[in-house]
Amino acid sequence: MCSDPVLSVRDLRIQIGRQAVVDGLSFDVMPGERVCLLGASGSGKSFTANAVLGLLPPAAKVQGSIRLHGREAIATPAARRLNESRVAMVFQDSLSALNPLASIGSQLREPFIRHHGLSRKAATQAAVALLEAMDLPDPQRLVKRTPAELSGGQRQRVCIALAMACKTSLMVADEPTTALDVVTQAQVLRALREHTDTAQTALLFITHDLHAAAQLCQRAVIIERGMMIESGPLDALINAPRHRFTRELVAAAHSVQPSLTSHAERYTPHALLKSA
Ligand SMILES: Nc1ncnc2c1ncn2[C@@H]1O[C@H](COP(=O)(O)OP(=O)(O)OP(=O)(O)O)[C@@H](O)[C@H]1O
Repeated sequence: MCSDPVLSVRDLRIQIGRQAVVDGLSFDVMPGERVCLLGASGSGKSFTANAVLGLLPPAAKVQGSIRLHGREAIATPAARRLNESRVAMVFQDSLSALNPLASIGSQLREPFIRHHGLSRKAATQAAVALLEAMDLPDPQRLVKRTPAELSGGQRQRVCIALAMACKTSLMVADEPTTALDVVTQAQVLRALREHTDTAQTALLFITHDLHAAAQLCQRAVIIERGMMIESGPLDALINAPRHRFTRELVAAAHSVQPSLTSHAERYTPHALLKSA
């Protein structure tokens, strides 16, 4: 693993009016690494994700540093970022993330044409291949459909395909499985895991769900009220949580599902959540 982080966040502070919604947050994401930003509702996860993506609302006052491949990006909105500072994104609401009027094919073709200079025909072939790799049924027909004609899980896998098609070295996924049933959640997490592995794309996974994090991530940054309270390898945090909130999180996860094996095998080869 290369020693320079893809993403380096230092002393990030975000204020909305007089409220500090993120308050001095620092963390790194290394190339190919999957890191989760874990916290309760309202802890500042989405503001952090949007700051990394360059999508903060104009009313947000932001301080600190967000470096992408060493390049300062904190003051640069997404639309003005250079290629090496581009970050792919997957959001919770797949329906509003996609253009409701355009076919899946035309939306998936666009990054191949715009960022990789492919012809329309080659871009269509690349889009179909990507949908196939996402285990989506009958991709030749799927590309002709609009987003509303797909199930939530299929749409979210299309969003992941779209993010992968951008071929960035970092992807931010903000609660991509929250709105899905458990079977579909598992499919989406598997798609994220396999495709970030294959392409060696680093992932910042925003979640309040320790089970989802344990299936996907090697490392966790735990936040409360916009501040980091604990961070480290996910297995260490689960087996020996130090902070009160992390202990509560682990206890709650055990009570829902007493044993869970990590699927993030490359870094965490053993069971994470064992029976207490
Ligand atoms: N437009 C806004 N103006 C002022 N405060 C806001 C605004 N949007 C969100 N907040 C506050 O900012 C804080 C952080 O919100 P954020 O959406 O980042 O939390 P989160 O951890 O992502 O929560 P969730 O898991 O529920 O999405 C919350 O306390 C929220 O009430």
